[in-house]
Amino acid sequence: MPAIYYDDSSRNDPSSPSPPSPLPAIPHAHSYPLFNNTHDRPTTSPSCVELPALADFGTDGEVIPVIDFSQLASSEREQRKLFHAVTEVGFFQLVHHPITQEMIEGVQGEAAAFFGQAMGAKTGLALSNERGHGVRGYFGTFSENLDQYQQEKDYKGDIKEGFDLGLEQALSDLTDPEHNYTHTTNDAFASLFTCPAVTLRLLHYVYSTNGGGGRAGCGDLGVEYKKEIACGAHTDYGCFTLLHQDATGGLEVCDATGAWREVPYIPNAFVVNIGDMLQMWTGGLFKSTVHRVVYYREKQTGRPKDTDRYSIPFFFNPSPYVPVEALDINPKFPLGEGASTNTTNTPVAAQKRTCEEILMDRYSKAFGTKQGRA
Ligand SMILES: O=C(O)CCC(=O)C(=O)O
Ligand SMILES: [Fe+2]
Repeated sequence: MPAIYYDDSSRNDPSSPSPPSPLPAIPHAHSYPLFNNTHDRPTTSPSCVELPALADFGTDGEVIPVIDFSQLASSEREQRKLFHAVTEVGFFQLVHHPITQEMIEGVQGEAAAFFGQAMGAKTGLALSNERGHGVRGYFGTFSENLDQYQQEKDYKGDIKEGFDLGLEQALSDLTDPEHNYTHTTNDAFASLFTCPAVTLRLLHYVYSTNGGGGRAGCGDLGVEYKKEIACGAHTDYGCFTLLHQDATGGLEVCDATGAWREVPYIPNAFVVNIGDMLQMWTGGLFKSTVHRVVYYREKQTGRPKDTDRYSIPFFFNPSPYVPVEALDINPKFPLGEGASTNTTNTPVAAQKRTCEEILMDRYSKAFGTKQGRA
């Protein structure tokens, strides 16, 4: 049974990059090269990247734009707002979409039932990688480390446990037919997004307290966890992500000034964000933005301290074997005129890799090296 371990050996390696400056000095995602990791962080910002002014961060007074799905086909205003969201903010919330609250609650219930099982039952379905199908299975607390920029000292990894349903080429074949939610989601979104591959993930942030002074603890696991960071600061790997967070909240986005901005919980809304692959593919036109999850603040949410958090991300991508290279569609930075969005002076177009290679590279970095996957 392939156990998943978090490998923190590189963090103790003196040759690793020196720790970054403390929060909130984290640079915006735009100032990082694409597909970077903690070991090849840039020392300079790419000159071709323009950071949005704070005033541009949102419309209608919203920090994170709220887009009305039901208006998108007919309203130019909504379309403009969406364009602003994907090119300037990298994040938006989608409301009035066809996924019902009942379906969302159904999946949350399934997630709670799955994660509520004895550990043995969960590790019996441990994560494995099947070529062409991505990663499927369970991973435990601290297995994934999304603290991509090493913002956190002595970080053990994210406190979430998760279940990946793998990368499916056929949208209609995502899960068991009984799982109405994913099928309806596919039908609803397939008409809007023609992505051939989607990965559904269930996440459970283990917030059961063990007297850690109001901070998250993992008493059940015998590990005291005193960090307020539940999922480290990172950018997403793929094209774009649709995520349902629950009322616990805690998702935050890094704005152009380096300040963390809350993505407020809107009942039934999906949070949508652009990933690095789409940023690269659009020659930097679409923005992939740094985000993280913080342990919820009781005062803000009014929820009891030890309420666990369930989130349901869908990761949308092209087919695994599709080669991904930058397209010359960014009027600000046409390719060939210093358009590279990385700092290595390698033209973006020369970074041609398949979707699967890009995703697996990032995946294995986030999970460390001891997971026994190819
Ligand atoms: O759980 C969340 O709200 C965010 C998770 C996330 O950012 C991710 O899995 O990439
Ligand atoms: Fe993410």
